[in-house]
Amino acid sequence: MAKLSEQEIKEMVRQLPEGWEVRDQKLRKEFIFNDFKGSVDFLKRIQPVADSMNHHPDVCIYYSKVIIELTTHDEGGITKMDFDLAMKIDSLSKVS
Ligand SMILES: C[C@H](O)[C@H](O)[C@H]1CNC2=NC(N)=NC(=O)C2=N1
Repeated sequence: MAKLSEQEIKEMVRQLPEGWEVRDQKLRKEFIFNDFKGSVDFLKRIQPVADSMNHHPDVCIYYSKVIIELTTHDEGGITKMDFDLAMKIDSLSKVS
């Protein structure tokens, strides 16, 4: 899947839910949960979805904060796959 241009990325970021930004050529969002279990459970919900898409986020967990970064490593930049995964991850953050 081809790398998107800066202009395409700018337009598509506006259509994502609140909180997503582009930093260092990755889509990025911080999610806050109640505690470490909330963070880990979020990651557990992401894993089957990422595997089924064969597209995986870069993830950092800091206790109750999860930083998700999305880029297409094979292409060296952001592709539509990253936007598709961003939408799915965002909806998974809202499951209690
Ligand atoms: C071999 C495997 O299919 C590839 O390395 C996949 C796996 N998951 C991936 N995830 C992401 N985010 N980018 C990739 O380029 C990528 N490539």
